[in-house]
Amino acid sequence: MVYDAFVLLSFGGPEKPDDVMPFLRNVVRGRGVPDERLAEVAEHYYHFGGVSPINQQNRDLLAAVGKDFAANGVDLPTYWGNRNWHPMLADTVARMRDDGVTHALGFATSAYGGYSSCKQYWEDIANARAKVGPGAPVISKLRQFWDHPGFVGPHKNAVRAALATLDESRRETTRLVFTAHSIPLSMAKTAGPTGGRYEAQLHETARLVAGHDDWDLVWQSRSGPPQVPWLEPDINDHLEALKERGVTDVVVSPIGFVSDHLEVIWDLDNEAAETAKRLGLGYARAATPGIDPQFVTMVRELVQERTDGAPLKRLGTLPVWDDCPVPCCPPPQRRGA
Ligand SMILES: CC1=C(CCC(=O)O)c2cc3nc(cc4[nH]c(cc5[nH]c(cc1n2)c(C)c5CCC(=O)O)c(CCC(=O)O)c4C)C(CCC(=O)O)=C3C
Ligand SMILES: [Fe+2]
Repeated sequence: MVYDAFVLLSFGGPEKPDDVMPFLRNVVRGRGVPDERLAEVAEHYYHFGGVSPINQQNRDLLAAVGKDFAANGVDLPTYWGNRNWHPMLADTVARMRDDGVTHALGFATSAYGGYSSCKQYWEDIANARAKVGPGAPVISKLRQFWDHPGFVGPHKNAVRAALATLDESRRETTRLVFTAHSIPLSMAKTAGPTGGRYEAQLHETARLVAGHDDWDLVWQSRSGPPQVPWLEPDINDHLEALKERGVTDVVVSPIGFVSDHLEVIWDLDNEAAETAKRLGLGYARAATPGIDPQFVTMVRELVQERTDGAPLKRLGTLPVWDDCPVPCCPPPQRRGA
């Protein structure tokens, strides 16, 4: 297979206050979510001036990846397109077609399997290509990377650095807590070709990052109506439970994420940090990979697996695959459908 471009696939986020509501309507399109619920979420964005950090983080990542490609003889032009906000993937695919691209490799900013984190990026690609029509380049999505050393390594270093900020005399009662985006139980059950893969991969990543088995994996950022069950416990409830068990300090490592976007700076640095403060728990939030050189190198290595048949770099043992087997990871039930 000959590839002639690289495209970064991401979620997208607003970059000014007027973007916020249209962005949120894009996120939940077709799902019958009332504007009042979106207005609540919008407040989190307004708290940061209506600017999500995610787009700038993707610009920084794309620049670092382009530099790394050039330094290592990977001769592919780089592009970037989002699911929910500009630059929208369909516009990017049109530009790629105009530039003569025929077959690109796509890197999605999510390490795990499941509908929201993987399958929906395949749908984004299909929708964008359908919108562009004849001549739209083929895009092959690069594999999930939950156990790649370039993803595990930065998280591991970040946990060590966060731990070092807490009182050493309380190590015995300091707890390591990993977090990831909660998803509906129905989505968790059907994640990956045989189901349950989102949680299984997160457990594997947590074990690899910690280097031992003495930690908790909990969930953050749940949304949706309260009668629909999502993965639990929520990080805030878990902090309460830890306090009751005699824990004095927590390191919170957001292994569910690749950069410090809004779910991290609001739900962890604001909400969970507040909860910890109220409970009198010492609290240190570990960094996400962002543009850590190991993570940037990983992106190139995933490309080289495809272009040069380079060996897969992996630390875990769960099965991995390139293209999603069909059918897997069905979309959630539409409300009112
Ligand atoms: C697994 C997962 C990831 C990680 C994988 C990945 O990174 O792809 C992720 C990332 C993100 N989620 C984000 C934002 C939002 N997610 C929402 C809603 C939802 N997320 C879900 C799951 C995930 N989400 C689900 C099952 C829903 C409900 C159904 C739906 O509506 O799809 C809503 C709707 C409002 C609400 O009800 O809360 C918003 C605004 C941002 C951008 C942050 C920024 O701006 O910096 C990012 C990176
Ligand atoms: Fe989300």
